[in-house]
Amino acid sequence: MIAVKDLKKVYHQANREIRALDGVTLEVPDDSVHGVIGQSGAGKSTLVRCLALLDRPTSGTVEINGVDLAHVRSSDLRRARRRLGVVFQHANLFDSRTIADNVAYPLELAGVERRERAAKVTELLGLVGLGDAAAAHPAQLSGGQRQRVGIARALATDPDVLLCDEPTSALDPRTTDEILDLIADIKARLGLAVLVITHEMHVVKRICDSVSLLEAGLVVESGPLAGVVGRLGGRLSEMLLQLPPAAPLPATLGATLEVLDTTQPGDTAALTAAERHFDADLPVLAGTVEHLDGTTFSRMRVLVPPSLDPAVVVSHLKGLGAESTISAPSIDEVA
Ligand SMILES: Nc1ncnc2c1ncn2[C@@H]1O[C@H](COP(=O)(O)OP(=O)(O)OP(=O)(O)O)[C@@H](O)[C@H]1O
Repeated sequence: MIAVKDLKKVYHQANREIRALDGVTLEVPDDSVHGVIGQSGAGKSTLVRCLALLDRPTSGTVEINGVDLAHVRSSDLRRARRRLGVVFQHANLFDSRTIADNVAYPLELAGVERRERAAKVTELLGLVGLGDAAAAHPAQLSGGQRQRVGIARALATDPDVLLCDEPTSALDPRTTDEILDLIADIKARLGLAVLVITHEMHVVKRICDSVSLLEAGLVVESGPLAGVVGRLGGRLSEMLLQLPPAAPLPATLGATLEVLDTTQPGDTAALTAAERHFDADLPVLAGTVEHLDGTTFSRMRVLVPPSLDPAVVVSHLKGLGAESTISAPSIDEVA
């Protein structure tokens, strides 16, 4: 379990205060993956550095299973770091060492004796699907395989939590999915609390149980995946269920609605039912469907013909279980 409370990191630069983290609070239970997403400059790297004990926070706590690691004495830092496995964007392997020796490195630092090290390395390489690559060197491996080595190395000291900093940003889409599935599999097998820093919505959708949006050093939205996606108009909902930008429509065509439908698809879907009720077409101008956490989310931009009052359609859709709002202004209103 990771519990971050009111974490602050202030940098001072030429008489200027930079509040890279301005009071971040979040929790990651065991056996779950929490995603932190944010744009460049939001504070993601600072958060990882503070959590990985590579940098000291200005204030706040970072508890791993109830023990605050943010304030351990410098002499205890190395031991405290063993409780955290860290996976970076690039595995940064030693080119001159074999794969087995790369994975063994943290065990050497921890003073684990040779035979125990060898057994642990064999177990870890098996866990990440590289059982037959022990004697190879990093240059002989693909990017995805190198990242598997990075994950095995992060797990070498039996950490309580796994921190992943943009773990798939340097990989192609197929390899990305393989690595994400491996992280999810390891989480389930070892019951780890996993925190993934990413700017990719795909990562959140594929493996995260919960997610936080970081902005200017603050968590501005957070919650279980299905909860944040189902919040019509929410920032995370819009990011995770993206629609293309709307071209303004002439007002004569009608009004547009943003609809979020979580009733299951099929002929009972709210939109189809509303079309029947009003005996009118409600054309979908843009739409996206995601299956997340056992729920199907359909976000649509829908045209309401001038013959219907959009507010009445909104209210009817609500009765059918779909949230909606009157959205884009028509071109006449813009003018
Ligand atoms: N060592 C430092 N000294 C001064 N300012 C810093 C330092 N490190 C980060 N910052 C500032 O803190 C803020 C957060 O930076 P950070 O690198 O954590 O963001 P990020 O979300 O990781 O961005 P990116 O995705 O581009 O890496 C930025 O305004 C950055 O300029």
